[in-house]
Amino acid sequence: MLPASQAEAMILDLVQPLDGKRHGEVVTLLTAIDRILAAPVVSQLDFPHWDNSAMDGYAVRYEDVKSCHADQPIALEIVEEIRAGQAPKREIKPGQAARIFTGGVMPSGADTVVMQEHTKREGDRVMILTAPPEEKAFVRQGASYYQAGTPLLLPGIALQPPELAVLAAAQCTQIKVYRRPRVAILSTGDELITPDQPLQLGQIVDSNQYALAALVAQTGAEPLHLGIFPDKPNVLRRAISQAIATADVVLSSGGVSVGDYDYVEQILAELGATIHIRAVAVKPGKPLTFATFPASAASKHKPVLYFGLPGNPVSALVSFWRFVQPALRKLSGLAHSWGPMFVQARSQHDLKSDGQRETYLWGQLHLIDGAHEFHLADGSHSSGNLINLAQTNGLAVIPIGQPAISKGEIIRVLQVGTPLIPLTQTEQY
Ligand SMILES: Nc1nc2c(c(=O)[nH]1)N[C@H]1C(S)=C(S)[C@@H](COP(=O)(O)OP(=O)(O)OC[C@H]3O[C@@H](n4cnc5c(N)ncnc54)[C@H](O)[C@@H]3O)O[C@H]1N2
Ligand code: MOO
Ligand SMILES: [Mg+2]
Repeated sequence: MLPASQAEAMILDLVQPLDGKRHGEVVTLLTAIDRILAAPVVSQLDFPHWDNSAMDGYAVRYEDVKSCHADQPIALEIVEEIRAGQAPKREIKPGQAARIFTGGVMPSGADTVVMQEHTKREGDRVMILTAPPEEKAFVRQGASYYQAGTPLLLPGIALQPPELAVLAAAQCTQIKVYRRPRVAILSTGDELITPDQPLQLGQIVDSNQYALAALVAQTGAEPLHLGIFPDKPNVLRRAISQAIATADVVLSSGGVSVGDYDYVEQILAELGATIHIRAVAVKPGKPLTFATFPASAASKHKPVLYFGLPGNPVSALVSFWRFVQPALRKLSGLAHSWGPMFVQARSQHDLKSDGQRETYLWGQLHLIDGAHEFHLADGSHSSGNLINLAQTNGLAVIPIGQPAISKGEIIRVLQVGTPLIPLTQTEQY
């Protein structure tokens, strides 16, 4: 059994990210959220595009106002009004000023803006009432935020609202992103039924299909629902062989332990896969099969990754969070932050394990007054109990050889699911 960190490193090492040139697609600004940028973005525009005013006030020549004083206001002749969106028409000469509004283009000749509150208007004249402004005050200088032709956004970043604002401002309306990795999901087991079928004694609903498909979509990949396959080697071989021909990654659940009807590993070997991992020293999630199929014309010249996840519902989810999600992030073209994301938290409960495998106990992670707290889920921590997995957003890690952790100790917690909402101590109760 491989230690978890070694398994993670081995998997990430074998993941070849999608290629921006061959595996890109173009999306629009309205559909680009969360997509991964596949090519650098360079703008031919400066930011700001031109010198403009940061205030409602008067555009003046610094030379004219540098000696003004509260007791000795300076009067300037107003020769023009410049609203945002209007091009100035006049040059400001000595003794002159332009009325200007926030965002208005600075007229030539003027280099400084005096805010309206420091002035008094008298007909066509403006009196500057205060101490002199600083030279170039309240002027947003053209190209001071960004110079045309230099890199604006680098490939490999996930497009979030700030990046979409940048792209819109740069008039990039067609955006090259990596296509979503295609992830085939298949459930194995004679006992499995779909949620709408009547339950007979011994049967179990295929919950993994739904959890895994949602996790895949949440990671930005495209889930391909292949459905349920019985523990029949011929049927399963055909299903796996079709899955590897259509997907970048295949996730199966079940059939990876030592039972007489656990066929996945044998089929992978028959189909020519290289099996890299058979078991990992984690609980839940020990029987994890990780294999790769060599690149072929059918796989668009990319190796196909195969994760044979354990069938137990909690084991399947934990294996996904711990090993599959980082691999999908790397594959998707993301340049960094593949995870997994561990935080330090104070345990609110005594925690126990058998000390043999790195153990993940599920529960809730709260961020209270800036510090993380871990609350263990009530009830059984059997890998077959998915009921108390609801509302999980953290997995407490109990290291190998440290079977007991006391309430109040600081532990490592794998953060999963949606980001934490900070609470204050009073809000918590
Ligand atoms: N003698 C041993 N037995 C087992 C070992 C072992 O080391 N020696 N390992 C145990 C561990 S740990 C796990 S985890 C499971 C993994 O089993 P498999 O991956 O082979 O999965 P199955 O046997 O097919 O099913 C296990 C369990 O999960 C339920 N299941 C399967 N698929 C689904 C699904 N899609 N949705 C919901 N539930 C599912 C299935 O009905 C079984 O109850 O092996 C232990 N055994
Ligand atoms: O590893 Mo199994 O995943 O303990 O239930
Ligand atoms: Mg089994």
